[in-house]
Amino acid sequence: MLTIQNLHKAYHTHTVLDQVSLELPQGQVLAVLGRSGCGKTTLLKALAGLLTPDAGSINWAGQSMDAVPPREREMVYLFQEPLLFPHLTVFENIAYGLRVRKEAETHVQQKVAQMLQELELQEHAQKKPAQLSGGQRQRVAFGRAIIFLPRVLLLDEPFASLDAQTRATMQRLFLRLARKYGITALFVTHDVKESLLVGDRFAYMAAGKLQVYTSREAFIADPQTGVRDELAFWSALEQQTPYQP
Ligand SMILES: Nc1ncnc2c1ncn2[C@@H]1O[C@H](COP(=O)(O)OP(=O)(O)OP(=O)(O)O)[C@@H](O)[C@H]1O
Repeated sequence: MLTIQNLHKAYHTHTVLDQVSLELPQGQVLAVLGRSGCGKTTLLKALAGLLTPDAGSINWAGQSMDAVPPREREMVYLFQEPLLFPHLTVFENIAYGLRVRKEAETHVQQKVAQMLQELELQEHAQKKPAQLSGGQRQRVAFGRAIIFLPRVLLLDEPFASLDAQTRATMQRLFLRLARKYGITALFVTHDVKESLLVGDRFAYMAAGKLQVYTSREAFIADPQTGVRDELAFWSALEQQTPYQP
């Protein structure tokens, strides 16, 4: 269980995280919907240990993460633009975390080969990141992040820069692997449909405040999320009836 209590962060007089609290059981995905600038990235960075909050606490399985350095936290941040080692091959990029942990080389070979298969990247194993498309690079980054089963995966609009078709493929891949590996994740997005697709639980962020919902229905029903309105829009388009705003 990930437990966040009263997390607070301000830049001068500008409050960016305002008493953020949440509980997320292991193996669940929390979809966090919010507009640009509401504080989503700041929240993920605080969890990953990439910035220090002014107040509040972060716990994993009852253990405080507050003083744990980023590398040992195992709360892995996946950026919109995948950060890969440009001089390493796809295989070496995915193997990186396992080799840092000094896992046996036979074990590394086996695990990476399996991950390449799951990501459908076998034929690209010996390529460098510059030889891949954006979607392929994001798959490598995803595989590298989940191969050593982090405590929490922090996804910051990971598929936002992909075309609609690649994005849908990645969303399905994420769902399949998240279930298979029992991944606990915060999935930040400004895309309503993506939030509904990936989330087991739902939250909405506005002006540094995080509203966590008790159910999917409560998330959809809250007018501030705009979810119901957007669903009505898509439904009208699909049925070719005039949209009533
Ligand atoms: N280092 C900083 N110094 C000052 N203000 C900052 C800093 N980092 C972020 N902010 C401000 O904090 C607010 C929240 O930023 P954050 O990056 O968390 O938003 P976001 O919800 O992730 O937005 P986006 O969807 O555009 O990435 C913004 O108003 C931003 O300008």
